[in-house]
Amino acid sequence: MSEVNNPSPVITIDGPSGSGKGTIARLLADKLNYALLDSGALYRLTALSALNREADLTDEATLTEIAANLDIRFELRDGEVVSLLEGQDVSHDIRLERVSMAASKVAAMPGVRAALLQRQRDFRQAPGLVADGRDMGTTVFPDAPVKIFLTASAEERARRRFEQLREKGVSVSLRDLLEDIRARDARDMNRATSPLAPAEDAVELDSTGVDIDGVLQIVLQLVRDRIRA
Ligand SMILES: Nc1ncnc2c1ncn2[C@@H]1O[C@H](COP(=O)(O)OP(=O)(O)OP(=O)(O)O)[C@@H](O)[C@H]1O
Ligand SMILES: Nc1ccn([C@H]2C[C@H](O)[C@@H](COP(=O)(O)O)O2)c(=O)n1
Repeated sequence: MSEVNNPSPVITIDGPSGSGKGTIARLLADKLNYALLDSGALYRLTALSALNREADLTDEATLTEIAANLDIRFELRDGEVVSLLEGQDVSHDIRLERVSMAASKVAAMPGVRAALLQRQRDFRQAPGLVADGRDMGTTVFPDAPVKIFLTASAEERARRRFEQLREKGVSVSLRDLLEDIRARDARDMNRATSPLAPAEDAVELDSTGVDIDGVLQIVLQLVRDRIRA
């Protein structure tokens, strides 16, 4: 059967910031030998490119142009995904707080989202794809056979981020992180285009109090039930 009639399966993992999407998506892709799409990285790269050009972050036409013409590549180096913007390794820079904030703003622009849509769909390949983001199951891969909406309480997500930053030697206040998470949730959930929301056919999974391996086992069972039955 042709690839058109029988496209490679996609497992979508959507959810709010800090719910563990990226962690679970990476582990799952490794386990299944699937390709991986970190769609948030595309919004972060758009934001970084805009910041580098000192573009006006409220100017949708300029940001759409930047998104449409992004010169980016992802490479696997020593088991880690490296993000290249115009040939430069920006894997560290795209995770900086000022880039996170800018990414959340550019991601609210319909023009930017439209400009990045096909680029995301192009990640689909055999034997399958794990795609993590906010609208993977609703907009980018509506035909995905497995859709997961991963959540955790805002307090738990702030604690996870706090630990993550502490391990990196970054000192932040838990209260500020919680406020930041709530602000990003509100922006992601309330934007007009592709707001953060579970697809109708998504399985909602609350990971509060469930460790990483526990979440992975639940997701693997879902995959076995729906794809590998
Ligand atoms: N079930 C879990 N229990 C405890 N810690 C977890 C769990 N899942 C993920 N974490 C930790 O929480 C932190 C955030 O996880 P991760 O980056 O995967 O979240 P995310 O949803 O991809 O966030 P973002 O959308 O902001 O990129 C990481 O330090 C990760 O190790
Ligand atoms: N499919 C997506 C992926 C990400 N975003 C937004 C959400 C965040 O504000 C920003 C960075 O994402 P992260 O790396 O933290 O997952 O991009 C989105 O709107 N849609």
